Parts: sequence; structure tokens; C-alpha cells
Amino acid sequence: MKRSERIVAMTHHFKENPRKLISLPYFVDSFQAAKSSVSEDIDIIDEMFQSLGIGRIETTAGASGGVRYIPDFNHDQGRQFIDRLIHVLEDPNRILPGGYVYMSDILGDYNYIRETGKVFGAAFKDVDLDYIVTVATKGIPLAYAVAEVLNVPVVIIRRDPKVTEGSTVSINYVSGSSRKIQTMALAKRSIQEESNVLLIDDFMKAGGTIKGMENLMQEFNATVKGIAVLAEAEDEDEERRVEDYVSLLKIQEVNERSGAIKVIPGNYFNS
Ligand SMILES: O=P(O)(O)OC[C@H]1C[C@H](OP(=O)(O)OP(=O)(O)O)[C@H](O)[C@@H]1O
Repeated sequence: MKRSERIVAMTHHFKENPRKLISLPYFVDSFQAAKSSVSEDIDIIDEMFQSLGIGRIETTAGASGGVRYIPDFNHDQGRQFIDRLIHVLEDPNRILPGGYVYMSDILGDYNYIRETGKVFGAAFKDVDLDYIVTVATKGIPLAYAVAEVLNVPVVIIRRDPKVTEGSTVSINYVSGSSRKIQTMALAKRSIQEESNVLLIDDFMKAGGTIKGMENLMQEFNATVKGIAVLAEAEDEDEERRVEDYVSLLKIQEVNERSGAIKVIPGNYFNS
């Protein structure tokens, strides 16, 4: 197999298996190529990935070593994506009663979801995770988009325990967005004890939902390694219950009467 053909095949394999350790003998055997040739191929791919801003190839030495594609996303491209999203969101017709913003079309458009997954994937690319955890319903597409980039399974917390889930652990919480006591339930068998998890949701207002997710993770002795929300909004009459989170958008002002809506980049772009 010629170098150019090997590089196409290896690039495809890396993109299909993000963050997975791949031994050099795997490539040597697959392409019947010398180890030195494969190493040079990998250097070329690594250099091109980095120049495109889509990640790097991490090498682990030793007998159980190998190479791993760590996805990344060019920060400027991420910012350009968010600026496009802000332009789409700053539409008075999106204002809903109670100062909410209609975003379901965004969550239904895979192009937006895929880009969001790449930005969050870059934000948490080096974090060791066992699960990406979200809560039904609107957080689900985001969770799968990030799961695809980080190669991590998704766990969905439900609001209504179902017999099809087996025995469940549940907690009560107050979602500032609906100001009512709600229940979150998660099947006992869905998360191993002592797991590392990333919490993700589409929207955070008072933070009660995320706080509920954190409390539920404590029931599994899981460690929350990160919290990601696509959009956050100020909740003027409730102090934020959640501090350490990453947001891509911040809904700064929503005024039903005047139709004013102001959206700015989230804290991910503050650094
Ligand atoms: O920070 P908080 O004040 O708790 O609000 C954020 C909640 C409310 C809203 O969910 P809902 O629209 O209630 O439910 P669903 O996602 O099923 O549409 C949103 O998706 C977050 O989960």
C-alpha cells in the first residue's frame, strides 16, 4: 500500500476512533508496512491535524503503548460558530413567556449540534471520562454530539421512572425554570460506582437542574469532572446554585414587553 493510501486509511481510522489507544503493530499488520514507515505516516497526520486545528496524535511509549487521536477544535472557528448562533438567536420572535428563548430548532439542526459537540469536545478533550450524563429532553442531542467527539457513552436521567429501566435511584430538585419540585431518576445499573462524568444540558437558568444532576451523581459516588451548558441565563431573583461550569452562550437580556433580546458568548470564550 502506498504512503498516500496508508495516510488516508489511518486518518479515517483515527477519526472513527477518537481518544482510543491504537497499537503501532495494528497499523503495521493492517498495512503490511514497516514500523518506521507507519511512524512517519503518523507524524505527517499529526502535523496536518495540528495545522488544521482539529487535534493531535498523542503517543504513549512502552509495550502497552500506542497512539491516540485527541480531537480539538480551532478556538477561532468555535467563536465564529457561536457568533453565527448569536445572530440566529437574537430574534424577538424567539422570546417566550417567562423570559425564555425558543431554541428547539437549534437543537433539531444537526449542523449546530455537531459544531457544539466539537467545541465542548475541545473543552474537555483531555478529561478522563466514563460517561456523559444529561437529563431528558433537550440535553439529549448535545450529549450525543459530545459523546461522538470524546468517544464516551451517554447516560440519560429521566424525570419519570419507568418499569423498563429496572430499579432506579431518584432525587427531588427545584428547577428555577419551572419553579416546581421535580424528580430525577436514573437506573441503578446505568453508572458504575466511582465513575468520572461530564454533565451536559442545553440551558441553565437558576441551576436547579444541574444541581439536581450533581446530587444524583453523589448517589453513585460519581465524580463530576465538568459541567457544560449550551446557554446560560441570568436568574435575577435567584442566585446561581452552580459555579464551575462551561457555557457557550449567555442570554444577557430578554424583555417580553420591548422585544429586546441580547445574547453574548458564554464563559468558554472568556479565557
Ligand atoms: O437551570 P434551571 O432553572 O433548572 O432550568 C434549566 C432546565 C429547564 C429546561 O428543561 P425543561 O424545558 O424543563 O425540560 P426539557 O429539557 O425536557 O424540555 C432546560 O432544558 C434545563 O434542563
